[in-house]
Amino acid sequence: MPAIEEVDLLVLGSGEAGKYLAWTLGSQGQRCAVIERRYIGGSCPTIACLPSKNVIHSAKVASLLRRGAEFGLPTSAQPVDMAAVRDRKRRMVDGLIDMHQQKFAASGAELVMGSGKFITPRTIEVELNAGGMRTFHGKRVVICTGSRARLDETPGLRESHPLTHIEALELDQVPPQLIILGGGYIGLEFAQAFRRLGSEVTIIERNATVIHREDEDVTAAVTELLHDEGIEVLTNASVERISGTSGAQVSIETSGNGAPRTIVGTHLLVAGGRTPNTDGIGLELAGVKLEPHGHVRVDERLQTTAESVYAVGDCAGSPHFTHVAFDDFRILRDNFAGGSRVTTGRQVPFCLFLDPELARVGLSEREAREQGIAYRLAKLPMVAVLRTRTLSETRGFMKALIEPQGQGDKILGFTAFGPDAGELLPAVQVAMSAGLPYTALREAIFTHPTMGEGFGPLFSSIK
Ligand SMILES: Cc1cc2nc3c(=O)[nH]c(=O)nc-3n(C[C@H](O)[C@H](O)[C@H](O)COP(=O)(O)OP(=O)(O)OC[C@H]3O[C@@H](n4cnc5c(N)ncnc54)[C@H](O)[C@@H]3O)c2cc1C
Ligand SMILES: NC(=O)c1ccc[n+]([C@@H]2O[C@H](COP(=O)([O-])OP(=O)(O)OC[C@H]3O[C@@H](n4cnc5c(N)ncnc54)[C@H](O)[C@@H]3O)[C@@H](O)[C@H]2O)c1
Repeated sequence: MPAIEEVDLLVLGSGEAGKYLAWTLGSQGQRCAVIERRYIGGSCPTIACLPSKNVIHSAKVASLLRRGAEFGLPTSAQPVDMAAVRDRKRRMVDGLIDMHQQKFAASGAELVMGSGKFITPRTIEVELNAGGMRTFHGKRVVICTGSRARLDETPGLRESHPLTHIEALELDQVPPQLIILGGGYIGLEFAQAFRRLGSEVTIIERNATVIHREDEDVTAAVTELLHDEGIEVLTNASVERISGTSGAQVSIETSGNGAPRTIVGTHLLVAGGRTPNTDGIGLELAGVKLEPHGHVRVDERLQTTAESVYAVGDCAGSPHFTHVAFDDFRILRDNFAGGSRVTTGRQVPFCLFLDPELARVGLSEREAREQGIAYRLAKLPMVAVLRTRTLSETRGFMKALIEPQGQGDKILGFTAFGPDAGELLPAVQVAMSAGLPYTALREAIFTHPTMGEGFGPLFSSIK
């Protein structure tokens, strides 16, 4: 066995929280090592958030070109050059990887390329990608191994070699007929993008609606958008069996929601949730216990069941968003410096990058009802926000939940489905964090004509 190298901070997986922690402590002179088997900087910049948004933007351009006549411009009927779409994405990812390597170099944190697994508490053995082994022992160890696409035990699924988001983002040809298993975040973002790039798309979702945890008016509006884009949506559908191979021909037998059906397509994309990368990394040798679904068991300070071992991001069961993983970094950074920061009660905003976007922070109506929380509702159709008319994008609405009359005027939740909805969240989030009454947003002067101008009429609708 090679000599054990001692470090102050040892990070397994170079995802969001782990890399920021290593860069921060490395810059302060601590000895830090980050072990990464493949994706420098983790999924977000290489195979998940940023590359998917890059391709989604190409799809938006394609849809605008198709709508050219509406804007007085030549309409393009040219098929999409998927290899060029992919190459634009690859250039962006290459640039991001360079940026990450520079940050490692500047901070002094060492990036060790190889697969790591625990061999004793706080000791990780690395099988180096370049050959050979190294072994590290950390005063503190952070597990940041992320998650991967979940493949369930549906007969024929594994044998069909389905695409995950990773392969789908590397396609150099538009799939003629794309079947997507799962109507959640990945399913919907990829469905609209590939439809706009030229695929026939079918979404199969086992629940009664897509993004089934959202409010009824939200799922109805999103379903209408999908239909208008020409996407077939099968809900309440159980997949019984899959035959064939993705990339050639796949055939999916479904039951539920009426008569059994067979859906045939050329490609299959799985988007049915995530599995944490916590198997096969020796956690049992490290004293690190798991939750029933395989996430690392952590407390609200992200401390695992082993002393001085922490877990962050997807593998720790934090809500699966890069901005939440970044907050996990801030929690450990501050707590290592003697602070007392916790995950409990933090705001978890999200933006689903459909076009138009769906964004929410705080309570939905469904959650308020389930938790027995009373509220006043403000709701405004997007067509009333004049900015949407300048864009010819008037679909959608925004709504806010406000404390009941007599109990206060604080904002409990905000949802927007419309152009740049994600950009509307920060103003509401700051108002919520600061405990401001909704009237602060109602009375502010927002620039005309911007989307934020909608806050005036939205909150004026509260009696
Ligand atoms: C297609 C897609 C789109 C998304 N879009 C968004 C979005 O728009 N906005 C958003 O907020 N979130 C989005 N997410 C979610 C977001 O990407 C994740 O929540 C986030 O990347 C999780 O970060 P992490 O650090 O926990 O894990 P990761 O970023 O996955 O990092 C874990 C790293 O650990 C490495 N690793 C694992 N095991 C080992 C080992 N044994 N040895 C060495 N290295 C190892 C992996 O290679 C990986 O690089 C998206 C996810 C997907 C899949
Ligand atoms: N814009 C964003 O922030 C963004 C984008 C993409 C992904 N993400 C993150 O990544 C996570 C994973 O995304 P995801 O879309 O894989 O998961 P998800 O949990 O969002 O959706 C999965 C959906 O697939 C359905 N499903 C699962 N198995 C099925 C089956 N056999 N047949 C039919 N339907 C099935 C589920 O009912 C669910 O609705 C998300 O939860 C999110 O946190 C975020």
